[in-house]
Amino acid sequence: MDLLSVNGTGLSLDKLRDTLIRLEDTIIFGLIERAQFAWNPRIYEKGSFNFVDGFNGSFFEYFLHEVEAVHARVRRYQSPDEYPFTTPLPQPILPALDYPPTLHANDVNINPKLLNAYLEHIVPTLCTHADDQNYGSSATRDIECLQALSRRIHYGKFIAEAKFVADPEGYTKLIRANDRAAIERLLTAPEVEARLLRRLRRKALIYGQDITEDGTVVCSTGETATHGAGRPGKINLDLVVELYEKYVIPLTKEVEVEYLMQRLDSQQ
Ligand SMILES: C=C(O[C@@H]1C=C(C(=O)O)C=C[C@H]1O)C(=O)O
Repeated sequence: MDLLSVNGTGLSLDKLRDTLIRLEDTIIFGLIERAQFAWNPRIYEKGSFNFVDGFNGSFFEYFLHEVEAVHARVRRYQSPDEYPFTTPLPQPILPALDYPPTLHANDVNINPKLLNAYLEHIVPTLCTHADDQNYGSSATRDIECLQALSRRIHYGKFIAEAKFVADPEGYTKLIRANDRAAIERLLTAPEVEARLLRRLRRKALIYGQDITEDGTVVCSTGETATHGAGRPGKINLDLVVELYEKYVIPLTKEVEVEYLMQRLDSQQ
């Protein structure tokens, strides 16, 4: 998160939602990039590569931890909107930044659930079931997708804080009653979710096509078509919508609920 993205006068729900809308583009393009390579299930299988003495995890796990270790050294995970998937990670080599104390202290990190959903359901549906030996490229795109998805999902903390500030009595009563279901009902905005899913389908349709210099639309099959001819693009539109419906939105709301469950623990 850049230091200026939280306005000095408190959290604006509309501004926070604009950030989620912008992250849709990052996520869709990340999925398009990953879909250019085969599933390559071998990179997720423990022991499939004997490449590092004493490491018995998968190629992907090794790659992910190495990437997160470098990012940790440049203080990525001191940002309140960045959460790692792996541990242990080294201490930063840069001094800490003075982030505005927007969020209350909490230990919410649901990356394990996100990682499982991504590897077990999303990648196998997104990619052709083959091995094209593009192991490094596949893992690189996976990490980019996971980092964008994690940012989007954990942004739920800022959304939840904005909602709490707007209705402290309503949320305090439900938090004290330990009523997670009621908290989720209160924070749910069905019309926002419905608009999001409609917008997402259209973005995936448009982003998944190639536009030539004369304005025709070249689909992934190399055919040319007038715009919107409905030929297959570079990504399965239903998968993008399903990804949000089944995983991104529910996990975001889980982050919101769990953040709120800890909201009264720390007085700031
Ligand atoms: C993120 C929000 O909270 C909930 C989660 C949403 C999502 O994950 O897209 C959308 C609306 C709400 O049900 C919000 O209110 O904007």
